Amino acid sequence: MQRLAPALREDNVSLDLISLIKTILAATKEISFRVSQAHLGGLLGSTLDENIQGEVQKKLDVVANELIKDILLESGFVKAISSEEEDNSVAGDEDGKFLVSFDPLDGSSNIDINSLIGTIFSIHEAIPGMAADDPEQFKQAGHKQVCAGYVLYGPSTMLVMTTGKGTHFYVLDRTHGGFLLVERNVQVPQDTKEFAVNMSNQRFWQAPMQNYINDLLAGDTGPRGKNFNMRWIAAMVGDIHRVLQRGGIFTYPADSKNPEQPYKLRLMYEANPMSYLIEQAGGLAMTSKQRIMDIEPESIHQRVEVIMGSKNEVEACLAYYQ
Ligand SMILES: O=P(O)(O)OC[C@H]1O[C@](O)(COP(=O)(O)O)[C@@H](O)[C@@H]1O
Ligand SMILES: [Mg+2]
Ligand SMILES: [Mg+2]
Repeated sequence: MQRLAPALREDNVSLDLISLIKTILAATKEISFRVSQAHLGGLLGSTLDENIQGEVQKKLDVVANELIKDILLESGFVKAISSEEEDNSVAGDEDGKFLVSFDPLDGSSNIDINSLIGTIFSIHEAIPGMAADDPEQFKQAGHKQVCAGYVLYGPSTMLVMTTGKGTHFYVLDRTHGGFLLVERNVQVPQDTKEFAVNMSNQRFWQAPMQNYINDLLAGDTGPRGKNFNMRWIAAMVGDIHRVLQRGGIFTYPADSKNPEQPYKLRLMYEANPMSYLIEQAGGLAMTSKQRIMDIEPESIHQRVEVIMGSKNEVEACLAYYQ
């Protein structure tokens, strides 16, 4: 099995970007270890703090954030970072070539139940002439990402990453301490019989999503003429990993639970990187109105509606909005 760096060189990834990716992965290897020892090391449970989004921070959210932030800011490769757990973007090296956005731990509610969690990251090129402490530089659409990926802390620690030459799977080999390529050019099946949505929000959705899901639930006696299965891991990394492996549609639609906040998932460090991975694997990643990666970001913690996965199923869902 091929090691990470040669696999990236085969995709003509620049040495600078390879170095940055290896830096991020060094932090995720440490997070993988801390996650495995969290119960023994007193790292389960919450801190007394909230992040800027009003969510209680788990101890592991904070530890993971510090590990990634410190290693990136010391690396010299990075001009600035933005993170779910940081109120504002944080300046790095003025000469740094890249901007990194990340969700240090996705699926935080799974931490204390020893269930799936992961780290999501998105890399853009820094804009020459803009200062490292200028938050405006993060306002770049998802189609300008040069790399996106996640590390899933599951039974195996897996890296799923794209640099624009397909989406590839790697597994952390603990015998030598590096990631090995296990599957190149993963393809999301175009059709599916599986959907992922938090059904407890059903009464708060808009009519098109209510109608779409009702038709899936009607199974082979309904207009879709086939039975659908449902899965919900409550960690986007886990749900998207399943979709990449065997197809499916994943959605976090608009809801009216809190009218101030119609969407849940964050554009910069959840929706955009996952969209890049899904599109590079032949899937579709949309809101009900447009391609996610074409959204021009307005702020680093912006939230967005998400409908992604198997191409034909995403199109079937979007038809309900027309
Ligand atoms: O609480 P719900 O509705 O199940 O939401 C689950 C969703 O929230 C998230 O956990 C949000 O991510 P964080 O854990 O990083 O805040 C997604 O990963 C997941 O898809
Ligand atoms: Mg998240
Ligand atoms: Mg998180």
